[in-house]
Amino acid sequence: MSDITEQLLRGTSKGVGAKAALALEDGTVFFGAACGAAGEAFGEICFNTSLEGYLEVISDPSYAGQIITLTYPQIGNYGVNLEDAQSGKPALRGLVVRDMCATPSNWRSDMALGEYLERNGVVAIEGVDTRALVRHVRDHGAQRAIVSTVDDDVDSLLAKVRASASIVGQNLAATVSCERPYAHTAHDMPDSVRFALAEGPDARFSVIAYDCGVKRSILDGLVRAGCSVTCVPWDTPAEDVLAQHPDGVFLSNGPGDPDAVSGTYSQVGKLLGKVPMFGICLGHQMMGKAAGADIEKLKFGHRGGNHPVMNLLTRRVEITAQNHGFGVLFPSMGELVPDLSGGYTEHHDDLRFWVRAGIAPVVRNERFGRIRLTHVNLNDGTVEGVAFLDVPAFCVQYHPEAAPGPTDAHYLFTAFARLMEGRKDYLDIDIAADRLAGWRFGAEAAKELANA
Ligand SMILES: NC(=O)CC[C@H](N)C(=O)O
Repeated sequence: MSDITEQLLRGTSKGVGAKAALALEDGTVFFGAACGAAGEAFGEICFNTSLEGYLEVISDPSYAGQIITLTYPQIGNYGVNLEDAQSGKPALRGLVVRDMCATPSNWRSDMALGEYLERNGVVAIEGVDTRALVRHVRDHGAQRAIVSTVDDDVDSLLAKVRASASIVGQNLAATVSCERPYAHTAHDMPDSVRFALAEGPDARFSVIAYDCGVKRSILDGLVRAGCSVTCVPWDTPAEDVLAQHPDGVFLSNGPGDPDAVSGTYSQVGKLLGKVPMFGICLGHQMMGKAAGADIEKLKFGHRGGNHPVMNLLTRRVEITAQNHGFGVLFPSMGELVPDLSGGYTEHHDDLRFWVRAGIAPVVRNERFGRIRLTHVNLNDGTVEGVAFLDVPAFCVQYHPEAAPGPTDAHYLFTAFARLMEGRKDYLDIDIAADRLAGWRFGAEAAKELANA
């Protein structure tokens, strides 16, 4: 039997030779072949179900402390284009794939993904039955894991993974934030993004963004909505921010356990009510923490490009990109206000209750007044967004910038601009019409690129 036939019969063309291993703390072990940097890495095992956009996922700083499994079976086939990266350097600990493509084909490709991982010191394994792995994580929950290209002894791997640190309690935002303030304007966008920006947009708003590990596409989304952005470190004092008299403050995405990021949420508590605010993902959790909310750890998190979210204000479903393992508990934000909650006084942990009732309920928060539930995850009934009614602030748990993912929720950047204009109806937007606002596509943009 030829090698190829033997490999086909085994159902895998990789993993022969057991050059790399992945071990979970509950004793589950997979063998495969190294396809990134050599070495050993520890982190929380999680999975992302996006069909494309592997580079954007790998370079998203929110993955610090994690080992990502990509469920799409072949990864790397269009290579790596550095203009698409979401940060200067990937922060994830390790990568698990079924099949790593060594011969990418794409005119925009700078290098193969394996080379990018190797250059950036990311340990990666291929040849793993990722379907079996993901089903295991879904059934048994997220847990600590090790990827190793230097050790294939099961007892030794398990001893090491069981001695490693848990992601719970770690402030990882501090590890991926910036050291000093920096600006992000249209000039800081990669050419491939800037050329698709509509004429203008005038930078009408000066925005300070807390950088807890911000994705570049989020900053691009703010620029598209007319913001000139200054990013500041994760623990910048509120007084320093207010001294610059910004039109708005943005709270970025970021990795790890939100309970451990008190250096940010303690400042958010001092900013809410003083300046219009918008938060995404960790930024949403920071606003929740500032309002005294409890945080839960999700069993295996939400990571992918097709999570259905009901916007309770418009009753429309948005298909969203997500990446989070923790969540805010809406009932912990305050008592329901019956007049604004359809007469209901009792909380429901599964927020799909409100989807069925057709109501966007409101709680009274001890510190910041009334807060409305605006978005609910339809898969598991967790909170996806809230709007403060007595202070100018709103936030979402999911990723309106997508990158990768659908553009359904781009309107939230427009909403932030409208909030900074002082509009009460800032969230009342025709989502479909706004999807491409601020961008231009097609012949016009192509002509300019050709003339550049
Ligand atoms: N993308 C993010 O901002 C992630 C938020 C947080 N670290 C979580 O896992 O829930």
